[in-house]
Amino acid sequence: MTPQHLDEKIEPLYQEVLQRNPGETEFHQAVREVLESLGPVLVKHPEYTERKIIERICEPERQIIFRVPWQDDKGQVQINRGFRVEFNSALGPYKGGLRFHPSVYLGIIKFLGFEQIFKNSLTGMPIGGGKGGSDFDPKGKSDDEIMRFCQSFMTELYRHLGEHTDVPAGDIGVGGREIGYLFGQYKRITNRYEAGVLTGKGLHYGGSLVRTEATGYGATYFVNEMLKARGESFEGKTCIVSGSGNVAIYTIEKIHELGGKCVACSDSNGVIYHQQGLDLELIKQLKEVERRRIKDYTEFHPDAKYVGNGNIWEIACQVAMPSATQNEINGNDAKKLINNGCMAVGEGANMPTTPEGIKVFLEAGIAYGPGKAANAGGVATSALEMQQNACRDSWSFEFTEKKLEEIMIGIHKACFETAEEYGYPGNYVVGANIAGFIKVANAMVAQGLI
Ligand SMILES: NC(=O)c1ccc[n+]([C@@H]2O[C@H](COP(=O)([O-])OP(=O)(O)OC[C@H]3O[C@@H](n4cnc5c(N)ncnc54)[C@H](O)[C@@H]3O)[C@@H](O)[C@H]2O)c1
Repeated sequence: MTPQHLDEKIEPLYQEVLQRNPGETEFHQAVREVLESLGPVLVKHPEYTERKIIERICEPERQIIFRVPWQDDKGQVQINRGFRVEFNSALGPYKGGLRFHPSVYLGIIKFLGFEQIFKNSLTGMPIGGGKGGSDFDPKGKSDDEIMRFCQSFMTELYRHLGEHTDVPAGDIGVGGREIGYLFGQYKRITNRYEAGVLTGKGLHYGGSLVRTEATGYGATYFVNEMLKARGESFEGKTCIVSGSGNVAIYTIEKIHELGGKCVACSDSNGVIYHQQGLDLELIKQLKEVERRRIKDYTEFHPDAKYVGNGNIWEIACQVAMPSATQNEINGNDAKKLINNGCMAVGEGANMPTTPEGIKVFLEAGIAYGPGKAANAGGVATSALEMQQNACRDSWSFEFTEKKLEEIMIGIHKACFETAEEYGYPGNYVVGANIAGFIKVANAMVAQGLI
């Protein structure tokens, strides 16, 4: 069902990636996962080998690392590190989010930027791949501190951005508030109201309806398509969603709309289990408005159970949608999910399943939708935001959501059909990697040796 090994022509290329990027384990993992799918592509396309497309695609076009000094509320000077990796612009301006989290280092940004190339290609929109962020920890910071940090971050980054050059968005730790501060500083420095330079903006200054919901809604549409392909639906299914941030919240919302029942979610401290179904309005209030911990859910629902440092994947479900962070499902977690009757996994988060976990899912033959396909609805809607900014228009919620749904159905179709064409029916990993890669590779061949 799956290659899970490197073709003999590709193995030396992977070894070179390891040597050239020492210590960047997440980047190695993301590269290996794509390269494992590409053996049969090189057989059909010898021009990719001649033009060294794989070697070029694994080397970012540009990597920017910078100092971000800022002052906290006590007047103390703080220093963080900022990153922007402009990975590949074959299909359009670099596009990808900014992550603010203490775990951020170059290897995390490069894994995210690398995946973004293929994800953006799958959307069918004209966007290249990039990613950025900082090791800044927004947890516990005041609004003023967040603003000062964002202003300092943008004071360096602005020179590398532009609506036709590089267009960042949000990711972990970067939501509407941060995008607002970043946009304000960009506008101030450049003296340009260039709405298309950032996406995820507020609705009153150039944002798009559905962008907030897009990644979660899109991931749920993708799982719905995988279920349909097996004659199934969300109706009556018990689901679990890890995380309780932007992606998790709107995944839960769409699951409920499609007739599923979501019984568990989490944050980095612990897990909430609520057998009768999660109270989403409460989660929105706790997380989006009051920025509290998920533990507080039990204050309002004493019949729910909170487990500090718990493992959400031990809870029985038919559909699991990891929506927190990378490598949150290991091989053992995957086995537990399968043994408890899980039939579909859709990744809202980026690379949430370890290679061992992926192997378990593929060998069990369940519907497994990898992040670069399943969570592409967020960046696709960012591209819709750019379209609206370019023609100074704003579309209705219904119109934009319809477009998102069509894009997700299209991504599912491309992955499904490509997997079949290359002899791995039902394997969305192979389908996503090959379909995403070929478009970028063809554009790189056409654009010459740059
Ligand atoms: N926001 C988007 O549009 C978008 C698009 C595609 C993919 N993603 C991916 O989705 C995932 C979630 O992003 P988000 O935008 O919802 O971020 P967010 O900051 O809104 O929420 C992140 C959630 O994950 C939890 N979390 C973070 N680190 C954790 C850890 N180490 N252990 C356990 N829980 C942890 C947090 O507590 C929070 O509930 C990330 O992998 C991100 O790259 C986001």
